[in-house]
Amino acid sequence: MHEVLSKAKKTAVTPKNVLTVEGLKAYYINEHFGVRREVRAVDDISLTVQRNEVYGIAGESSSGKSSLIKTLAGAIRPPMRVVDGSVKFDFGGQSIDVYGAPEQLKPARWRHLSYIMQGSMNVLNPVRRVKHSFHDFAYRHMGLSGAAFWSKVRQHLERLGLDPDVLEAFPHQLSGGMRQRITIALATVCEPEFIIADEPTTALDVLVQQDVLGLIKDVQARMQASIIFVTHDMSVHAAITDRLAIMYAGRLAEEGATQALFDNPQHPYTAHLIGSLPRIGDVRVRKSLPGKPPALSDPPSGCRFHPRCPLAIERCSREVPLMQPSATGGRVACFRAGEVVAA
Ligand SMILES: Nc1ncnc2c1ncn2[C@@H]1O[C@H](COP(=O)(O)OP(=O)(O)OP(=O)(O)O)[C@@H](O)[C@H]1O
Repeated sequence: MHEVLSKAKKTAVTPKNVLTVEGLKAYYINEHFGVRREVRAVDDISLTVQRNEVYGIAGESSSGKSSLIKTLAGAIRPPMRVVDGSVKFDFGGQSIDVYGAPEQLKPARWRHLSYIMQGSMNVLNPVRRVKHSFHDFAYRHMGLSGAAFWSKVRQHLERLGLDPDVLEAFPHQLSGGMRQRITIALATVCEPEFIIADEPTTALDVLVQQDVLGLIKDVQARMQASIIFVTHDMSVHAAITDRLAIMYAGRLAEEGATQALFDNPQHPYTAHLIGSLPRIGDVRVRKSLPGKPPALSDPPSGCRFHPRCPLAIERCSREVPLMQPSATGGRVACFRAGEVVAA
């Protein structure tokens, strides 16, 4: 009875937002011969991620996706610096203020928070068997004796459809898809509440990609974990995410439920990203956007998208549009939201 009550209590106090990001600014700051150069890769971003939610981040290359999630994971190194804002996790009562109290983060890594980096297949040491990677990364976080630890690892691999014999293999003996599956097994063996994944499937061919996406979704559903999933590939977002944020030049352009965003984009850049997806039977020639993404060391005034935007008006070059509630229940940073026509 007590157990039931304490479980109910625990559920009742579990906060909805596992991650709360407020006004986050993280810049690459270099100084050469007294000249300071700032690349504003993450510029005033606020967002929340809830428990049991897959939150996607999309945007073209160099829009700041990797910089943002490195900052969220507390994995930044000079010349990158957080210059303002906060990143806070709340794991059912255990709070972590990533930049206010950085010492709180280390014990939470792997146990509560795991980060699958771009090219993370490389975390597997090429000259050591896979089992050594599991030992190095997970053993001390799981608090289990040797035999119990290996039994848990083998069970976990089996649940993910992997033969536990892969533990004896060297990474070079395995295919790219297999190495990526093992990396996911490694990142999830401690059953973290929060997983941050940066382009985990981009290097894989389409069939293997689908398989690995299915695996990530299964693991997430089984553990009721939250995931931030970064990729420039909108079709992957359509397949896997619950909510989606669109990044442009270091800022959020739009955020909303993935389906609503695909059905009714509120920002012209979102409409462009969705419109450029190939569709079976549609033979129209896709229009590309004029111009190039801006240099983040010297971004355009006002809305950073305005030099490329088909709907830009004079105001857009003067004033920075802030994220406001959108007509479809999300948020959008555009003075002309609502006038966007989906392609
Ligand atoms: N070490 C660094 N020093 C200075 N600028 C950097 C550094 N690393 C990245 N940048 C710049 O920060 C900006 C954002 O890069 P980031 O890698 O976060 O983008 P991205 O959206 O993840 O791109 P991709 O999809 O190609 O990985 C880019 O303009 C990039 O040139």
